[in-house]
Amino acid sequence: MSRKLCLGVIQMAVDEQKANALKKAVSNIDYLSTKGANVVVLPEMFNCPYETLRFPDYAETAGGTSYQTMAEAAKRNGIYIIAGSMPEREGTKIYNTSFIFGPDGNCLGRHRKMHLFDIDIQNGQYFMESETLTPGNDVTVVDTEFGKIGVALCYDVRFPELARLMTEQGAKLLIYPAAFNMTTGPMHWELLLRSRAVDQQVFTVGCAPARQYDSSYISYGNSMIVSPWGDIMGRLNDEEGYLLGEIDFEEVAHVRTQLPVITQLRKDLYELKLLKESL
Ligand SMILES: NC(=O)CCC(=O)C(=O)O
Repeated sequence: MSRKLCLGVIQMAVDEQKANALKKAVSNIDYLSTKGANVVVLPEMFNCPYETLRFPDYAETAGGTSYQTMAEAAKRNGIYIIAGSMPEREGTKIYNTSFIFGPDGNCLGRHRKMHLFDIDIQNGQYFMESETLTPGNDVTVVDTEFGKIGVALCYDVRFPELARLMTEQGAKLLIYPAAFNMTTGPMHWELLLRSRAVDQQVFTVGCAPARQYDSSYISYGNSMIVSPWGDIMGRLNDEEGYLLGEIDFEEVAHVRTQLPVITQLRKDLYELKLLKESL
């Protein structure tokens, strides 16, 4: 019998001053820990404005200040932290990276955004992450005392293949730190999170920055937690705030027993294969 997990989702506004962003993230983490959260999630690029040309200035290597601050917050509170994402520098490359820390402060895993957000919507959102970022190649699933958690970033949610690969590695909760925008957010954000929950029969979570109309990229907000049935268990609007949700991994088995699509996959006819990792 697995223990239930209390999940905290932080929807915070971007602060251009990295030190302020870190301070705000830590005070929210500390607070949600006092409320009983075992796992806390931050938004995509929580320590940096979401602007491609500024990623190089804000980038840090693994082990840098932002990484250390998150590791210490995890250890001090004895909780897991999915540290949203931050620009990570390695050599000449910059990745959009989510570091995942365990209750002892150790880094359990790292997801480098696999699908870069390069879109150009007529009369709508334009964004080219590939101007400054390099995509990652690894599927990220971490083991916790509650069960396995898959982590991917924002635009990655549009790729059911990645959700399937995480699910095949045993993940029962898929967490997407994200920053959808005012063009695609109202159209697709809820639809995608609920679709991934229903097609993989897992919990899904989207954690976004709060909406700021004076920034060059306006986040849709609307952080949410979705059950394996596709129900929205909790949802924020556009402002700063937090969600606390109870995740019972037993519910995944309960749904899959009644509606056994995962076992009904025709693996004799088709398969999804991971061709390479860690290029
Ligand atoms: N930060 C992102 O990857 C945004 C993804 C997004 O808005 C979308 O429509 O997809």
